[in-house]
Amino acid sequence: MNSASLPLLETRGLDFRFGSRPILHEVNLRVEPGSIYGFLGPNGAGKSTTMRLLLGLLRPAAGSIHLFGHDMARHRVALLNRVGALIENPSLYDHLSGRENVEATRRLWGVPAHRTAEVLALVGLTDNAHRAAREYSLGMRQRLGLAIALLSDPDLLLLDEPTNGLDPSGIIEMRELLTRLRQEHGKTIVVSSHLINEIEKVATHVGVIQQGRLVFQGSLPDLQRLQTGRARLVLETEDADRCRNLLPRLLAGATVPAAGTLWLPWLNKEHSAEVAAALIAAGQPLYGLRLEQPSLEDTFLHLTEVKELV
Ligand SMILES: Nc1ncnc2c1ncn2[C@@H]1O[C@H](COP(=O)(O)OP(=O)(O)OP(=O)(O)O)[C@@H](O)[C@H]1O
Repeated sequence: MNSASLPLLETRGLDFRFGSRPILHEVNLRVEPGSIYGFLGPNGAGKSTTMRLLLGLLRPAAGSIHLFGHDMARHRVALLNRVGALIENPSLYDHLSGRENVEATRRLWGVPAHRTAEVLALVGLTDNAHRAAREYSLGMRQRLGLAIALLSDPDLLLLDEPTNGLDPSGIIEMRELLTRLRQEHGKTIVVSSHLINEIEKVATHVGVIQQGRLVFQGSLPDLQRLQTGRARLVLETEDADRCRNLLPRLLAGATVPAAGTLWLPWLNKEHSAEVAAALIAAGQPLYGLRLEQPSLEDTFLHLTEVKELV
């Protein structure tokens, strides 16, 4: 294995409990360098808890966290120096200007003075840096929080629901900012959300967590392939059960959601034509035939619902 394929962040068998209540089960995250990893899950799935573990704010019950190839349990302070975080809403001094807010943390951390102007420019707040934080929109506050997280020029950013509560333009600005941070500044970013539609526009990779278990992890194209794999051929006829009896081989995998409807896993268009021709040859009417492709959101919901049954 060459170094390029080593994950920048990895968790191995991460378990966590609040008191006796299990929250995370064997979570194995794998975040590649230079990726935007969308960490998706419904409310209460365990995203914030995972983020807090990654930042050393909580201690795992079992398992380990590896940052930049090193075990966090042994090198916590040195490793976390290379991580910037935005967890929910940033805590800002409302009466201070945007610039003063950045300056306050910069001095505390002993970061060189020129970084203040740099990070404000990076998040697009230069022109508003003189205004009091209390006058900022929620989107501007989030970007100011991100500016502060960027002060130490971290390699990895951990952002917990950074677009929560933002209006559409704030969401777009945040999305563009994350893309720029990855493409132009080489940052690796883990960003959590409960909205697949938002994540698919920005992420290169996706991890889906449900009730404390990782139920999917892969590239965005992997998730899209999974979606295509769930496509189905829908046939409208008169008597679906009769069709199944007449064509047992072709319709072996069919389900009958309604008396006149057949669902078949989608294979290809030649297969659709073959099924249609066979139905007609068997004397059955064909009122309609279509390909039904689930949305990425359907696939995400499917992933998160399936595990609930286990
Ligand atoms: N301090 C706590 N004590 C006990 N249980 C907690 C505590 N904090 C969170 N939990 C529980 O842990 C589980 C995971 O919560 P977590 O906040 O990590 O989920 P999440 O995916 O981030 O969802 P959300 O977006 O709603 O915050 C939830 O069932 C929650 O009720």
